[in-house]
This record gives sequence, C-alpha cells and structure tokens, in this order.
Amino acid sequence: MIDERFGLSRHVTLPGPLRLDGGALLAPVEIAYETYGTLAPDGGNAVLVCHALTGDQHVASPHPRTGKPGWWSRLVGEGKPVDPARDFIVCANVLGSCMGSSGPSTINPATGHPFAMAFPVITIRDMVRAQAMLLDHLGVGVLRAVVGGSMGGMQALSWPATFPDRVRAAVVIASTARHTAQNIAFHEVGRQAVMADPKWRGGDYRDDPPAAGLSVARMAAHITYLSEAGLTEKFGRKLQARDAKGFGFDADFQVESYLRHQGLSFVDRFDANSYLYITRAMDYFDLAEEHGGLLANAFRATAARFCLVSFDTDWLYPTIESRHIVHALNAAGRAVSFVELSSPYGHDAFLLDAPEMNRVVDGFLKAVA
Ligand SMILES: CC(=O)SCCNC(=O)CCNC(=O)[C@H](O)C(C)(C)COP(=O)(O)OP(=O)(O)OC[C@H]1O[C@@H](n2cnc3c(N)ncnc32)[C@H](O)[C@@H]1OP(=O)(O)O
Ligand SMILES: N[C@@H](CCO)C(=O)O
Repeated sequence: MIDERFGLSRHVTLPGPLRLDGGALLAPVEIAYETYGTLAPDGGNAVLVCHALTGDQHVASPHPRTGKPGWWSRLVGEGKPVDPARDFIVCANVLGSCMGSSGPSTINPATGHPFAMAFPVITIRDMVRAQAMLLDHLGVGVLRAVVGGSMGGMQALSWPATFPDRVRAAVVIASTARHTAQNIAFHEVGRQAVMADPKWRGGDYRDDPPAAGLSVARMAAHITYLSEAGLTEKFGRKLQARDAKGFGFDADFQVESYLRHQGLSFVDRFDANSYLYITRAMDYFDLAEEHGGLLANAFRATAARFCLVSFDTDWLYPTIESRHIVHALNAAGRAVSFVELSSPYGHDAFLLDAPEMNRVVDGFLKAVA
C-alpha cells in the first residue's frame, strides 16, 4: 500500500520494452514521479496529473532545487480541487524530458554515453503509454481522472483515446487536439535557434550546452505563452534606468530584460535536446489523424466524461481549438462540460491564480467522484 500524504520524488526503472509510435523499442524505461495521498483499497481514487512542455513531476511539492512551490500547487494539494485527502495523485515526468525520466540525456546502455540525438523520436501517445506502465507498477487500474494543461491537456485527451477503459474522466485545460501550422512554425524557430548554436554539436554537447540558442528558443516561445494585453499591462514601453550612453542595443526596454531573464533562467533548468524532442512530439500530435482522420473516432470507444477549459486571451491554443474538441465529443456521444474563462494572461493563465478555473475543475471532479 502506498501511503504518502505529501509529495516525494521517486524514480523507477521499468524493464519495458515500450514500443514507440516511431517503431523503436525503448528498454529500460526510466520514470521519475511523485505521488500524494493514498490509493483506496478498491483502487478507484487515482488521479493522474500531466505536465506541460517544460514541467516536471513536482506538481504540488516544493521544487527540490529551487524551493519554489509545485507548479500547480494552486490546483493540487490539501483543500484544493485535486486533493490528496480524497485522491491518490500521480504526476510523472514525461518521456523525452530531463527531470529523471528516459530522454536524450539518459545514458544509453549500449554506449555508456547520453543518447543525445540517438534517442528515438517520441509522441504524446508514447508519453501516455509510459504513464500507463507506471500506473501498472503502482497497482492503479482505472483512473478516476486525468488532468492536464497545455501539453498536459494533450495527454489528458490522448488517455481515453489510447486506453478507453482505463479512465473515467478527463480535464483538458488550455489545450488542443492537434498542432496547427502556426504552432509548428513557432517550435521550428526555437529548434533552429538551438541547432544553429555552434555549441549544439549535433546534440553531443555534454557539459557545455547550447545555452545561447536554447535561451533564444525560450524567449520566442515565452511570447506565445503571454498576451499582448498582459505584456502591455506589465511592461508597456517602459524603459530601464538608462546610463549616460542612452540609445543602444542593451536591453533598454523592460520587456527585453524580462525576456532575456526568462531565456537565461530556462537554460539553468532545461536540457536543449529534450526541448527538441518534446516540441517535436507536440508538433506530431494530431488526435484525429491517429483515428482515421475524424476526431470523433478518438472518443467513440470510451465512456469517459470530459471537462474542457480555455482562456479568451490564449492565442497559442485559442478557444476555437477547444470548441473543435467539444464538437467531436458531441458527435461521439460523450458527456462534456466546456467553459471559456476570461483572463488577461494568455496561454500561461492556467499556471497562475485562476479561481474560476479551480471552481470549474472542483465542481467537475466532485460530480464524477
Ligand atoms: C506547465 C508545467 O507543467 S510547469 C512549467 C511551467 N513553468 C514555466 O513555464 C516557468 C516559466 N514561466 C513563467 O514564469 C510563467 O510566466 C508563469 C506563468 C509560470 C509565471 O508567471 P508570473 O508569476 O507572472 O511570473 P513572470 O512571468 O512575471 O516572471 C517573473 C520573473 O521575471 C522576472 N522579471 C520581471 N520583470 C523583469 C524585468 N523587467 N527584467 C528582468 N526580469 C524581470 C522576475 O524577477 C521573476 O524572476 P524569477 O522567476 O527568477 O523570480
Ligand atoms: N509555460 C509552460 C506551458 C507551455 O505550453 C511550459 O513551459 O511548460
């Protein structure tokens, strides 16, 4: 019996093999994860929380290195909508990432060196299959719910499509069922920034990463997580305190130094090759294409209930993408709740204080209890 009221970083090596969508077999499969709460004797209270592109398993406990609160501690924790007093909560670092699960920085048993670009290309569905292997290991059969935002929402959609009998409810926030040309275009700019950095060296950078390229990639991506109104409210055209030199190409505008800060701090916490692999997995995501070209087909085999939330200023995954999913769920005869929330903060609103989002998720999860 697993009995952890509070988050505890763990790591498991599963023998596998895991057959990936690209055809490769991954073995062993390393998974870093945290659990909170107690698995009920009937196993019926498990909730899987899925993280976004650069997230990790520390969803509700302080990050072990920075001490910052868990990235979704506003939604997950004692007295929150996902509550360890009621739920057995699992959050795992996704396949391809760099926080302890198998990815390009994992040591390749065949060479004794990091896989780097020899790591197989992965998909969102591969991430979900790895999570299913972890749940098997933890003795979890059917999930009470799977919950995720952004790329976490893609996993939450992929779960009932991939394992129709293993999930009773899915909460999909600020997400999409496919990457659009614009989404792919922004990711490609970031990947090219990484690959154009001479330090990238085809991925074999070891202890001297392509920091400049990764930082620029994050700066470009971060703009897509915000909104014009949010940036205007926070920075407008405000300048830094100028020195005697006046005009020039230092970070004169505050928004510039903010973006540079976001880029530099990202390099401290994320691996460049993982960035390539995970953005690629998101670009390949097209749930309709995986199901004969019709999104409704993805949901026909499941009896899961769905809750979708979008934000009106999210131009990365705008509300129209959520509506597209709602129409497909309706066509498949699935029960779905959908709400568009108002926020000035763009896509990343799901990570910020969002009382309305909490109320919606709380009400939905209580209804499917
Ligand atoms: C989704 C998952 O699964 S987890 C992964 C999610 N985490 C991330 O994406 C981390 C990076 N993203 C962010 O910080 C996102 O904006 C959010 C939504 C998570 C946080 O938003 P906010 O709390 O509004 O933080 P904000 O965007 O204002 O950034 C604050 C930082 O910018 C710095 N900053 C603010 N203004 C400036 C400026 N003019 N010049 C330089 N730095 C500045 C602050 O000092 C602060 O630095 P710190 O994070 O090192 O303490
Ligand atoms: N800002 C979040 C969401 C991006 O989709 C992240 O970096 O993971």
